[in-house]
Amino acid sequence: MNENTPRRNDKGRTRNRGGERHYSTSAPSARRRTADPARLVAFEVLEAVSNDDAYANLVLPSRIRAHRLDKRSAGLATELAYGSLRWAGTYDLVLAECIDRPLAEVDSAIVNALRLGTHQLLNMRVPHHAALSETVALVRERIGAGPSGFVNAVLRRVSETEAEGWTTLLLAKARSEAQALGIEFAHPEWIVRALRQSLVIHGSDEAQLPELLAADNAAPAVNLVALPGLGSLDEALAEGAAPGELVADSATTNHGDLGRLASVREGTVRVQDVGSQLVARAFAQVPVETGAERDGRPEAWLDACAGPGGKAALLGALAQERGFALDANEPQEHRADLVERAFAPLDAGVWRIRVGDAREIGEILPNEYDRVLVDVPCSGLGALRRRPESRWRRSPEDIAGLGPLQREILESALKAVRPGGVVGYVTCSPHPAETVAVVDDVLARWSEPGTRLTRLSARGALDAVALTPLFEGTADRQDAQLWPHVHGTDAMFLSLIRKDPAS
Ligand SMILES: C[S@@+](CC[C@H](N)C(=O)[O-])C[C@H]1O[C@@H](n2cnc3c(N)ncnc32)[C@H](O)[C@@H]1O
Repeated sequence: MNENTPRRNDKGRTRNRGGERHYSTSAPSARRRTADPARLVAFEVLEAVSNDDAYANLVLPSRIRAHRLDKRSAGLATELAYGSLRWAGTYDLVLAECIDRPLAEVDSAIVNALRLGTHQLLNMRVPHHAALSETVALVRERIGAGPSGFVNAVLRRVSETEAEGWTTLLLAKARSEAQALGIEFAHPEWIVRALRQSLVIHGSDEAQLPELLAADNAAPAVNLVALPGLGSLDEALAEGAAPGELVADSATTNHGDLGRLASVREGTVRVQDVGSQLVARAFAQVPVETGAERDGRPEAWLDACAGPGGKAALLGALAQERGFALDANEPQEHRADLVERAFAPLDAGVWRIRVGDAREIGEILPNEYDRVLVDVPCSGLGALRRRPESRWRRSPEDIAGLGPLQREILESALKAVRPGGVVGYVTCSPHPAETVAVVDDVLARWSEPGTRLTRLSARGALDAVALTPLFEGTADRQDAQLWPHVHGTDAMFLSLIRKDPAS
């Protein structure tokens, strides 16, 4: 293991084991004058995230290409950028202890450089003198000679205390257990509270919370799906992917360059979280009572929030296998284009794309579909593993702001489904305000004449398509919450609701 290779502990943190405690003794002229390209890339990613609201996972690859980093430097840049973004909230508390004015008054580029330096000092196996001199060189080159002295002084103060010492010091100041867990595992307090509430609501022991928070800090494996009837995993398996253990036609890979696989290029094998695969298959397979089978009529399916097309591609393939048809709705043109691209391997007659608002479909096409999937716009708190910056960017107001839209989309879907048909309500968020609260509210105020709503066992439906049981002992509960620390998936939520004729 080289000095820059991070090791992780049980909190998902990388650790500085045996990091050197001395500072550079080299003469100023021998110290690094130009910034290290890997650190420059990480700094540019942090800047794009703070200044342009960019997503780190989208910016990072283009920055790595622009600076022509080799594999090793690209790995270092990734760890530096993702780690600094993920731990930003905790690092800011450390920095606040080392600066005699509020951090909010410090230029944001300087704060980003300080976060990068702090990550190297407290969470990576970078020798302290290297962490300091590299960060100072970066600041001198990108921000200016003046701030480099300030950064040097602050990072020296950070380096005077070990990571464990900082944790102890910050925890002593925590006002609540949730805040303490947030400091220890790099989550905002409000998210810690929401996750705890969700565990409890879904019948899990809240003692799992540290494990869940740690799972959010670990990089997820890349999951593949071979579109049923269209794709084969043979090529991926030959390239070292391992067969998926949770769901059919899936594989897990650590292979960086998936574009090398012809099956991925042609779209018959796709990258998709196992949680998404499971909910799409459970939705497609749960029995409906619309009489389609009895009447020999092909089922009509709708994916009402389809962009960018991950679940729609899998649903389209499943529909094609059974001679059914899938409509995909998406209001944003460019995302609708991505859905169309995802449908490329399918027969043309199987799918149609509608560019529009799902809230209108219930009125325009009442009782039209046998199955409607609503994978509603949500906070994405279930995918924190993939988006290191999002936990600090999101706020409770976002959740409140999404609530009316989520309710209206679900209501519209329930109008668009035929009596006997099923609506799948899905979020990539475990926040109870986006999951059970939405379904509870919509069911409570349902008033379509001649119909009533029945919540089905989504857990049972998921277990029916899973290769190993997911909800042993609790499969009779209605709504299903998948968890990264239990299932190794994103924290997807699924509720299945059938619209029955009122008898
Ligand atoms: C969580 S994403 C769906 C992900 C998708 N199902 C997949 O698996 O790739 C939510 C989608 O809903 C779309 N959306 C936003 N407002 C909408 C609305 N009023 N009606 C329908 N879709 C909407 C967003 O543009 C976004 O593409």
